[in-house]
Amino acid sequence: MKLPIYMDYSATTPVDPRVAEKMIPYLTEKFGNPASRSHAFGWEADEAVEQARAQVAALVNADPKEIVWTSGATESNNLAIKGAAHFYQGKGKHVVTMRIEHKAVLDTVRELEREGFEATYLDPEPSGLLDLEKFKASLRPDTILVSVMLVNNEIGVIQDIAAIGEICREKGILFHVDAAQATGKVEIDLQKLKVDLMSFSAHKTYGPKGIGALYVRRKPRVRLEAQMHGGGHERGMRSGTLPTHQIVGMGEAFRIAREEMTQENERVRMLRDRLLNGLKSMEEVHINGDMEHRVPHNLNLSFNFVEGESLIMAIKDVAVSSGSACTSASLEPSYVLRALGRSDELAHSSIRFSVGRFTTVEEVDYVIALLNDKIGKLRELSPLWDMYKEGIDLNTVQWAAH
Ligand SMILES: Cc1ncc(COP(=O)(O)O)c(C=O)c1O
Ligand code: FES
Repeated sequence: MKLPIYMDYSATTPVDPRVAEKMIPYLTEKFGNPASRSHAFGWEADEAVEQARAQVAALVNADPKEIVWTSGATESNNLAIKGAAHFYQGKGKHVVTMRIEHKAVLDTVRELEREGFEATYLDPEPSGLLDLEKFKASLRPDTILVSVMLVNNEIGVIQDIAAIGEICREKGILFHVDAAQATGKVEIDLQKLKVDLMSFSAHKTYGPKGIGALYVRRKPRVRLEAQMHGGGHERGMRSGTLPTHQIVGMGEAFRIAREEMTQENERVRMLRDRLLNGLKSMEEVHINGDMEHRVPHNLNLSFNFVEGESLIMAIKDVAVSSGSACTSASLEPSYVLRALGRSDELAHSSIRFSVGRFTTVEEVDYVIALLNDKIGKLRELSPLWDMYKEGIDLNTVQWAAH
């Protein structure tokens, strides 16, 4: 077994070798510009782009004409939210989203607020799920757009997009869904779902980084104000020469996802559950987020009485993500875990494990043994752990001011 072990598939995935192989000819001999309509080099590239568009559309049961290429889910979220808000601002200026959205949604909505829009940020239930009654109550006559993610990147919780979509459609409100973490893990049927805009990224689903797509519904038709101006590519919605090799990679990655999703999810769930069982036998291990409505590859745990920073250092041969502030650019512990009502202490001691296509049972067992050992040792050094073991109620202890 090779170290370090990768268990951070929600951050990004390796490019599947089958995907890389499909991309290479478009970096070498098939280098044409898909917008060149007058010669064979252009036609060849255009054909590859359209095949990939059909592959992406097929995974989510959409029409290929509804797929717009972007540089990733960040750009898709920007285009969807700003593009729709700007186009439809004559109808109203209110936007609804959730506090646990990815920054690419939250910061875009904040930007709209700076422009004069109003926004409501809904808190999830402690499970991470959106309460539909609270959601309905947040809608106003001037609400023009709702943005709720399908799968949360930190806790893997799956929102009830079908129900939210019904409510939005009934009220004539546009519905955007960030599905960056969902492709290849959750069935998505855009013929059935009442979703108007949906963001995708290739690199979370074994495709290359720097390529994504936005689904823009045609029936009923959704319009967007372009955020990138230029040659009028992608039906005027997103100008810029298309990166053929990246697009081909995303198409192949999504084709594989469609074909292998069912079996892969079964295998990955088995690995995740094995990991959970091996870790939850320790005391004071808390699961963050609902386990039932959750993608099969994600596990987010808080190890009480262990400082996140020390734990990450102690398991540095294992690549995972931490909810502690010291491992991120921000100074706050995970805002997602805080929104679930977790204390700062538990948010600090949280770790996101995400397994995937190339994870092995051997790796899972190694991580279980390593964590049991390291957490035991770290707790031995913790005076709080001693007090807890002695049965002292820590809430009654008078702490020195500092
Ligand atoms: C839920 C979610 N939305 C958006 C993004 C951003 O995607 P991209 O890296 O393609 O810009 C990510 C990736 O971190 C994500 O997890
Ligand atoms: S563990 Fe380092 S900031 Fe919380």
